[in-house]
Amino acid sequence: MAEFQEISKLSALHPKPAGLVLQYGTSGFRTNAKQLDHIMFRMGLLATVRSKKTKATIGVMVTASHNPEEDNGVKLVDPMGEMVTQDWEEHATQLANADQEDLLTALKNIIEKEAINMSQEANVFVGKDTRSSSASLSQAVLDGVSALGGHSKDYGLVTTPQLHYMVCCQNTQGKYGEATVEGYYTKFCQELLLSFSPPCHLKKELQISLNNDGSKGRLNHQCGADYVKVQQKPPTGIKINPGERCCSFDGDADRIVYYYTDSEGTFHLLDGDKMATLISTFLKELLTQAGLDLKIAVVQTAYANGSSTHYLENTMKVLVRCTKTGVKHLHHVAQEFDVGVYFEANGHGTVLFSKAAEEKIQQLAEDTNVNDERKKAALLLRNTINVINQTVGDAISDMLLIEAILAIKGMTIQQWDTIYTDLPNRQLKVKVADRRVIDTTDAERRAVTPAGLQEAIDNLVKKYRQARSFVRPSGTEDVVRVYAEADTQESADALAHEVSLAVYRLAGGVGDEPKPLH
Ligand SMILES: CC(=O)N[C@H]1[C@@H](OP(=O)(O)O)O[C@H](CO)[C@@H](O)[C@@H]1O
Ligand SMILES: [Mg+2]
Repeated sequence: MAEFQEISKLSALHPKPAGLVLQYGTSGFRTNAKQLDHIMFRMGLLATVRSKKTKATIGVMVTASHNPEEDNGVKLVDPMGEMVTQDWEEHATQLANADQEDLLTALKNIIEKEAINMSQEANVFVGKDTRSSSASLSQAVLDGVSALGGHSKDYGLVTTPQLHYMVCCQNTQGKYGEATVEGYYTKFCQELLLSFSPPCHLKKELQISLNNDGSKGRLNHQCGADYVKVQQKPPTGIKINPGERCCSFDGDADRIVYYYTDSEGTFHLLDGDKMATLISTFLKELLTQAGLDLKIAVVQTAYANGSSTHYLENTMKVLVRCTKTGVKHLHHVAQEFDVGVYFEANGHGTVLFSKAAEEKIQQLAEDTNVNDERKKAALLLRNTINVINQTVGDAISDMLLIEAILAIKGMTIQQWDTIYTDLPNRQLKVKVADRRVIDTTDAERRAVTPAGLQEAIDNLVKKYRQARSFVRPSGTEDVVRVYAEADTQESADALAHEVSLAVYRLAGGVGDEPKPLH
């Protein structure tokens, strides 16, 4: 076939470095940008085939999110704006790792296995982040698409959630919104203040001062949501007045954390768990006021602070579910409920409403026979549906929803912060020769291999009060992540260090032994 000849010719321009093996990880492929050209070309091919299979537009986002500036990466977006399905992640890994001369065979295998009709038209939307490597890498994706005769639209610089939104709009014939950057801002920003105004008389203005807009400096370097969350301190070089509400996004704006410093200069972080709590409490109250019997749940990962889970389950009486790390897992579980609020502790999350829930809320909002209280609650629920990006966690739309909730409740960031107190915690990374030696179970809360590791962790945890710790191989970096929490920061730090040592000794640590934090 003509397109296969074209692939042979073009793929030679995007050669695979010998011996390089990469896996479609927690959120696509990620590594140093210099090693990714062939991956991008191949993901252009795969997205085109996926588009033929689904008879819909597929998205390809070029970004390495919170990773250092010199890294890059790519993730695929499925027709409804969700992450690509797991079986296609496997196809992606196979295609990415095929030797140059086996590329066509690997592609044909996928085409055969998925019974793809190659005469079907294909459409691929491509977006990229501000990394300097992103321009040529997204061009490699476009080359892959055109090698298979697919149509592409290059959105250029967009956030990851914007690309998810575009794909969803395109495949729902504009019902979700208009598939343009302007359409996105109209849906999530302009209409937010307008739509919350009638029932709540919100001020139609939100003043924001923007720092690190990408025009200078290195992306994520000593700033960004991940830095603020993991280091538990504000971005370097930003002046913050006491009590001022601040937030940080990550490199592709699908994560957000809030923070402030108090009059003593102490830093306070309001992470994904605090956002999940604020949003789910708000929605639960509205559902009660509206008299709607809809099942609401919060989905978290093992990284959720123990205090948040305790507060949600015991004080708020909200159902809490724990899943593996990675938004795709949380999204999936959230879909099981009428209202599924999901957030990773690092600030990645959104709210999903089932079709049935949306219809019931809509009906009540339009019902002329209900009392004012129920009506107002139904309107607020409907407005929340309108302003939240249900395709994926979205820093911009999450921020606007949080701002609306704080304004509606007349709440300051300090008041929000005191809903519950985080248990002191610490996250560390350990370098090992092969992180795959660690296998986990129970939503990554227990290590099955290597032998003796979980027992060692259990024994260490017993030494501290209110303590919890777990380890898992990262899906985005070549490290093992260690998490610990306990009643004091000293204990959390000591526990995290001791567990790091156990990982280093039992899971093949490389380099120097982890040093104590103090
Ligand atoms: C502890 C942590 O924050 N892990 C992050 C990180 O995954 P790892 O598999 O832990 O590297 O990147 C993912 C993609 O952005 C994000 O979904 C996840 O929450
Ligand atoms: Mg991100």
